Order: sequence, then structure tokens, then C-alpha cells
Amino acid sequence: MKRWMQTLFLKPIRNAIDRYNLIEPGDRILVGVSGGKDSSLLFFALGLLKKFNIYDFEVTGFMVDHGMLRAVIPHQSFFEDFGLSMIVHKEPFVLLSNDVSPCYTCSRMRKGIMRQYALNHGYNKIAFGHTKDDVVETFMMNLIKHGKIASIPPVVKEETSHLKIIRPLIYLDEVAILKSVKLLEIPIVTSKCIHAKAKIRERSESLISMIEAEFPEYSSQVIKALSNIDLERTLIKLEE
Ligand SMILES: Nc1ncnc2c1ncn2[C@@H]1O[C@H](COP(=O)(O)OP(=O)(O)OP(=O)(O)O)[C@@H](O)[C@H]1O
Repeated sequence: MKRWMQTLFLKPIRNAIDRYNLIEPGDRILVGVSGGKDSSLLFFALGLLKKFNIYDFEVTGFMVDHGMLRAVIPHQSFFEDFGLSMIVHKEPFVLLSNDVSPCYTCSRMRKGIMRQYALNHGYNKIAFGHTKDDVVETFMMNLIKHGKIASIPPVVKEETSHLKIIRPLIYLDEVAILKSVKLLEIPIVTSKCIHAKAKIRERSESLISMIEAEFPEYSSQVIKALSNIDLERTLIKLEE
């Protein structure tokens, strides 16, 4: 394993895994791979950790193709050459004309398909490629739109099954991800889908960029703050 891989992406990923116990001995992990940079790097990184026996677990990629994806074969071959198998599940997506949030519907459907596959095939964890930027953006959206201090958790256990959702990229930012994917030469899958990201997320992204121009540590401080809450200095009413 090359040293730059350790510093650029494996160290922050291992920090998250170790801090939140994201990988436990004997885990069977299904990774949601969209073919985009984040989940591709996640899949590759978990493959490396497995290859070098850093943790004792099994890992398989799972891609839901709603008929919108381009260049899936070179992507899949890249991972197969690396010794990782990826299932491509084809499922046509039927969009209702009155659906005001198609991205949400699509994401719900995708999760449902993955969840069912995981349960039917003995996987106990599903890994998603949400990143540090997603955590900060979600924090901002909750604050601005819902007046709530909340973001994306690194691990969630389903109430109705033994399945856990894990997010090992929460300490990794887009700059490091882009650089890693480029250096690793992972072929990226593109999508024909016309639905752009939700407007509010775009606005919160540009707001973050504006704040970071003045306070470059902003995103890192949000990550730190989310596990450093001084409850006695909030408006939460504590037991007396
Ligand atoms: N078509 C898909 N098949 C399987 N998993 C998916 C698919 N699309 C998204 N996911 C999973 O859901 C996560 C969140 O989805 P989202 O669309 O927000 O991804 P993203 O931020 O654009 O990241 P990426 O660069 O991985 O596409 C992804 O990181 C991935 O793990």
C-alpha cells in the first residue's frame, strides 16, 4: 500500500471506523456504489483494508442502475481487476409526473432495494459514501430550514432488523476525494438524469464556501462541534 494512500484517504477513514466501531469482526458489508467519486473511493478503500487484513470483514459493491447510468462496465472491471465484486442491479425508475421531489423518491427506492438485497443475502451492514462535506451541508440545512441542530450520523441501527447503516467517509472532504480518485484512476460512472441537486443544498454549499473564504477551518470546526456539545450552554432544559 502506497504511503500517499494512507495520508490522503485511509487515515481519516480508519479514524472514523475506529472511533465509531464501524467495522466489527465477521461483518458482511454491502457498499452502495453510485459510480460517483465518493462511493467509488469508499469501495476502493474498504477493498484495501480487506486486502491488507486491517479488519476482518467481507465487502461487496452494489449499484442500482435505473437505466440512467453511463460507462458502468469499465467501472465494474476496475474493481474486479482489484479483486472486488460489484453487483449491478437494474431497476427501471418510473417517475410520476406530480412527484415534486424525484431525487428523494429515487433515493428512497434505491435504499429499499439495497436493504432488501442485504437482508436476503446475509449482509449485516450497508455502507454509504456520505462525506465530511455532506455532514456540514446537512448540518447547515437543518439549522437554516428546520431550526434544528442535527446532521448525518456515522452509524445507525435499523429498528426492525439487525442491519446497520455505516458512513466511513464522514471525516473525508471532497478535495482529498477528488485527488485520490484521480491518482487511483478510477473510471467514474456518469448519469443522464436531468434532476439536479436540490436547490436548498446548492445554496447551503455556496454559503459554506462564503464562510470558508473568511474562516477556512469552518467545516472542520462543524465536525468537531458535532461531538463537542456543551449542553449546559444551550437552551435545552436539563433535569434539575
Ligand atoms: N445508484 C446507486 N446505487 C447504489 N448506491 C448508491 C447509488 N446512488 C447513491 N448511492 C449511495 O448513496 C450515497 C449517497 O448518495 P448521493 O446521491 O448523495 O451521492 P453523492 O454525494 O453524489 O456521492 P457519490 O459521489 O458516491 O455519487 C452514495 O455515496 C452511495 O453510497
